[in-house]
Order: sequence, then structure tokens, then C-alpha cells
Amino acid sequence: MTGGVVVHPDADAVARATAARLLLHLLDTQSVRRPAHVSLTGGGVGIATLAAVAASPLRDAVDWSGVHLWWGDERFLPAGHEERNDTGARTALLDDLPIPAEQVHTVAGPDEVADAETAAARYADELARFASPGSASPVFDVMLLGIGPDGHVASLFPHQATLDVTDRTVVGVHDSPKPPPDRVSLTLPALNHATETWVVAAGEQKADAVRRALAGDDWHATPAAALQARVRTLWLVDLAAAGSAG
Ligand SMILES: O=C(O)[C@H](O)[C@@H](O)[C@H](O)[C@H](O)COP(=O)(O)O
Repeated sequence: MTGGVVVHPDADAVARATAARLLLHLLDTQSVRRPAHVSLTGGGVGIATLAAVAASPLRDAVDWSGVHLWWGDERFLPAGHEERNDTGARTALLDDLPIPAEQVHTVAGPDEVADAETAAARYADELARFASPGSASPVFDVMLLGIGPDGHVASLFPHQATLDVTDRTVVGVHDSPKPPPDRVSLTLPALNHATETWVVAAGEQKADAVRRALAGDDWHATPAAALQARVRTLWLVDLAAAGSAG
């Protein structure tokens, strides 16, 4: 397992460089095996990265029919709601991408299921359909994640019981300190079932969380400290999030 921190000048550079990294990574992956599984994230830099993928000349070099897209977490809101992570992704990129609809694996919302637990169970079933041998989910080629100022990743928030769930790949989340309160999230074992994890972060308000995660803080206090991809965990940050601002 290796890791590293790549520091870019600003948020826009983080998004553009991460988009280029993702597209090249997909091209490399597709030269040896398919399909590729990529897990997306909501959040400012996460969605800006998808917009940068849409704008990249490399975008059409990828064979999107060989890519499956997932989400590390979703806000438990009806399909099409503007605050859903997948809505942001559709607007930024997916509406315009030649990817088969059945390879875009979204989380059910309250328009489809009664509660976040049911949505989580349904998403776990979907992950299981594509599971690598002997496991409950595919190995994600790239797990893209943002980080909150409190150190949360996906919808795993500090000191919540969901952090200790290891017998499932997906959980319902309630009382999220970041709105909306109800969410669905991959658990830590599922997030770490990834070849590469890339945490994107920009802005001074992320600097303390990034520092604590990299210092190996107690992951109940800083969930991002628990991230450990199989091959490489990369931190793609701007100067401010690296704690080097001004
Ligand atoms: O639903 C969400 O909001 C997320 O998936 C969440 O984990 C996000 O990635 C971080 O909170 C960072 O978000 P920002 O980049 O907007 O701060």
C-alpha cells in the first residue's frame, strides 16, 4: 500500500488534474481488463471534477460502455432532487456521456423506498451482483471521495455508529450534521474495497481535517483516517487544504 499527497494551486486545478488522472487511469485500466468500476462523490470538488471530465479532450478516448459508475454515498432525497449527488453528477457529466444507463448505479430515494435502510439494502444487492470473487462488492478501480471539515468521508460522520459497521457494504445514515439528515453510505470495508482511493479537497476549512487524517488520527474522530485502498491512497488537495495558504 502506498499513498501520497499531490498539492495543486487551487480548487480548479485540483478538479482539472483529478479529471485528467481519472481519464488516463481508465484508459490504462481498459487496456488490461474490463469493466472498470468507479465510485463517485458529491461535494464541491467532486462535482467540479466531473465537469472537468466533461470538458476534457480525453473524455472520448475512454470506452464508457466498459465503465460502471457507483456512489460512495447519496443523500436520501427523491430522484431528480437538485441536492442529490447523482443529480449533480448528471448535470456536470452523465447526461452527456455515452454510458449505458444500467451501468450508472444510483441509490434509491424516498420516491422509491420507505427509508434509508431499505435503500441501503437495495444498493448492497446491486453491489453484490457485481462482486469480485469471495466478496460483497466489486473492487473499485477508483474510489473518489471528498472530505468534510469534520473529517467525514462519504456519509460516515465522526462518532456515529455507522463507522463500526463491518457486516454490510451499505448503511442508512440519520442525523447527519451536514444536510440533509437522512443519507445512504458505503461502510468503511466497502469504501476500502478499492484499488485506488483519491480524496479531493480544497479550501482552508479542510486543512485541519486533512492534517488529522494524514497524521493517523483516531478514525472515530476523523473518519477519513480510516481510508486505506489496496494499492494507493492519494490526497489531491489545493494549497489551502494542504495548510500552506497565504
Ligand atoms: O453528500 C455529500 O456531501 C458527500 O458525498 C460528502 O462526503 C462530500 O464529499 C464532503 O462533504 C465534501 O464536500 P464539499 O467538497 O462540498 O465540502
